[in-house]
Amino acid sequence: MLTTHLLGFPRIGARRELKFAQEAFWRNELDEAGLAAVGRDLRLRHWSWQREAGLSLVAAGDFSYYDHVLDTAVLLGGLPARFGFAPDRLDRRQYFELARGNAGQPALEMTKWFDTNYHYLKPEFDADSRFDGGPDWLFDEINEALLAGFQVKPQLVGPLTLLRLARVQGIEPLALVARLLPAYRRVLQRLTALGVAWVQLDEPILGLDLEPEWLAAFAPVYRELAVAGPRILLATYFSGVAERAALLRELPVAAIHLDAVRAPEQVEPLLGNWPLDRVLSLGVVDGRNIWKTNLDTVLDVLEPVKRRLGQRLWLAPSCSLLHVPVDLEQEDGLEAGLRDGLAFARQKLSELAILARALELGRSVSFQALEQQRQARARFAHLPGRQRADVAARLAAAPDAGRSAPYPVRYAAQRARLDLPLLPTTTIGSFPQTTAIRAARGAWQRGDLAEADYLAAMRAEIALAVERQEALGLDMLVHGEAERNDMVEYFSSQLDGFAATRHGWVQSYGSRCVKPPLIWGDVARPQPMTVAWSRYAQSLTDKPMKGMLTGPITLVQWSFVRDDLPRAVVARQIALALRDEVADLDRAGIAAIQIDEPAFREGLPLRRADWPAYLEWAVAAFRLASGCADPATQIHTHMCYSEFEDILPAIAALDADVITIETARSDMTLLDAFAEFAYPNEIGPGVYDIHSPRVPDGAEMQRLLEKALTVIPAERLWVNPDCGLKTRGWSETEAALANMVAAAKRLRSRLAESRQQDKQSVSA
Ligand SMILES: CN1c2c(nc(N)[nH]c2=O)NC[C@@H]1CNc1ccc(C(=O)N[C@@H](CCC(=O)N[C@@H](CCC(=O)N[C@@H](CCC(=O)O)C(=O)O)C(=O)O)C(=O)O)cc1
Ligand SMILES: N[C@@H](CCS)C(=O)O
Ligand SMILES: [Zn+2]
Repeated sequence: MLTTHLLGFPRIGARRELKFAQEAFWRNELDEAGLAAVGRDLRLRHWSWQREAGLSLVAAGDFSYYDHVLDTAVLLGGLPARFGFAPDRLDRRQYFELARGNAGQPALEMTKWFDTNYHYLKPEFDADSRFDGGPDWLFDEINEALLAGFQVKPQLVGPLTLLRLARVQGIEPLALVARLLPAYRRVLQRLTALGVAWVQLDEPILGLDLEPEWLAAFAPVYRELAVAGPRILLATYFSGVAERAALLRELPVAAIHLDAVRAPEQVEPLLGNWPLDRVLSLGVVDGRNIWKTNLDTVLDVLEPVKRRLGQRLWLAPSCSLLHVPVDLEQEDGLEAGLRDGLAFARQKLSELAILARALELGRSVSFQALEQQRQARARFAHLPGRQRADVAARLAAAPDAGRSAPYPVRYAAQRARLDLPLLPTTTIGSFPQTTAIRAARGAWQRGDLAEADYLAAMRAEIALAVERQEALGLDMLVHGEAERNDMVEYFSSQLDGFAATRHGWVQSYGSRCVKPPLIWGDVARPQPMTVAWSRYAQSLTDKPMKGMLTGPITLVQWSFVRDDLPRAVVARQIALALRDEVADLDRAGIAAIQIDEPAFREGLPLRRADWPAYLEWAVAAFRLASGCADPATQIHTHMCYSEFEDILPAIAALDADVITIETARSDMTLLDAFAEFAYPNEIGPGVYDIHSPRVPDGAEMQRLLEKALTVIPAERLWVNPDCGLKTRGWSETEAALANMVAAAKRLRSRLAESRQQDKQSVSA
């Protein structure tokens, strides 16, 4: 039978067992043995599922107690010296300190894994980095699999991807190759000694725009690695590598994996000259989405490839299944027609098995399985609500224009309406999502708390948040988002065309998970979503209350999006629904409305050549959502993960009146780019990092603001944290915001004084 395998399985567990074990361990309620037992159970369960589905090889090294990029660095012994840990004697608590920081050291920086909503930890390397080996955790896991009778294919982040993703200081990253390679070789030799036949090295950077020196590094690196160890499967994913055909041919690896879902067009050109001794692993089942595979179409592609390659064709999902929920079996709340369209990680394993059997023995032998899949997909395709004439008609008639007045006119109207001081202070939207809030929501969802009581509890939380903000002296308030489980899921539960799962959790980072909604049908807003909450919050204060919406790009990016329509069209449908909400908030007298777009940057395609098309529709969607606001209504947007120096023209084209961005961790350096580009509207650069419980002092924030004032005129500068405060506790939140408000006030009076002096010297 054809070889079937996978590039990784979700590690959190179908019921987030890993999350609960991690958090219990961090609270000292579970010991190391208890945590290890949960990990072992999860691995054995996932390996059993892979074997039951008929996969030839099961994945190892995909499990992680926090992050797999950190794990590869740890395995090699490449730890930052600042922690003072001995790599080969690293224990589990120290491992978590690398990931989460400790009293003396901040954590490794966390950043987005390519264009996904998964965050990895950036290894830190420098001129003194040594890679003399770390703990034996991976080898122990392999032994565990072998003892349980599984044929295992371990996986590691490949050396060039590891270097490219790391923070490397004081030395050219590629200069570290010579030190890294012996470490990788030692690992490969140990795998051989364990009897491992295949190892997977992930090199997804091959699908990025790479400088010539990085491309040139691949052949020598893999020549060195091919000699000593198991056969290497080099895995690429998330984008195509066809233009690197010559380089790939040269690599002395035994197998290459291609993502045939994201980049199906690469298969034919690469196949043209495929070396006779090499395996081609084709990723034909989508690892980034949850729709059932169209097996007929995939077989049409695979049959000729199988005729050419025979057993040298392997089948796999397109990338690791880390990005999809674990098991559809436990979703008992979904309507039948929708369920018919879905395959989660476990179901994707079965799809691979059907494909392999149909390829090997012919479609007629697999007739029943193929027919079942066909019928289920057809039922889903014809579900009422998939195509709506009213949505299509509205979309066709949608305006293209943005706001009705240019920014300078709006600026004057908004200042007159809002009566804000210079350097106005605000926050990004969420306040602590306390255990009490989540428990109340849990009880309401289980039917243990009446809806009226749940709503009253949330209103009380909002009143508390307003009271605390007034006491702190903030200038523009927020309602705190207590009523929202998640900024995406909350809107999805109120929009037609979206569906929520009950257990469809996907790891976002560490123990934090999200439940991405499914966008399965045409999107429309049946009724206002946030207006009552905003109106209530505004009724509690004389200060302006920001309305709070999640933007169209973020709703698309953090959901599982239907694959029968371009994302641009789905984003436009969502934008129209949000436009109605903006209009309703405007009518309700809400004077400022924030439309969050934290995923705007993440949505950028991996290759620069594809950027303009994305930016065009993404900007248009935001302008469609926000454009109907009255000129005197202030539109805010917020973006964290702010590596957007390259896309400032697009950010300016959004034409939000105010943008709040994450800048504290980078010491405001991003603002130089805003200044250089002469960004025209108002900016709130984050003055403190919300990712840690540490309370920054006022002087630190004042210094950052002074730095900001050197490039942004005071009239256009806002004062706010980097991002929302939902993961923080109230005590640290209040302390940090008090310092922030005090810093803003000090600077405000200093500015007023110096302006007074300037006036006096002019009149003298
Ligand atoms: C801003 N970020 C977000 C991203 N993606 C999103 N979709 N949303 C985001 O906010 N991406 C980038 C960043 C950083 N990422 C995250 C991701 C996740 C969290 C986080 O805190 N997640 C929570 C789960 C949040 C949630 O949905 N809560 C629900 C359900 C809570 C729950 O677990 N309930 C229990 C029952 C509780 C009880 O009965 O007592 C249960 O279902 O078993 C809610 O509030 O209702 C997490 O815990 O992982 C943060 C940043
Ligand atoms: N309004 C959201 C934005 C997060 S990116 C919040 O404050 O949590
Ligand atoms: Zn944010």
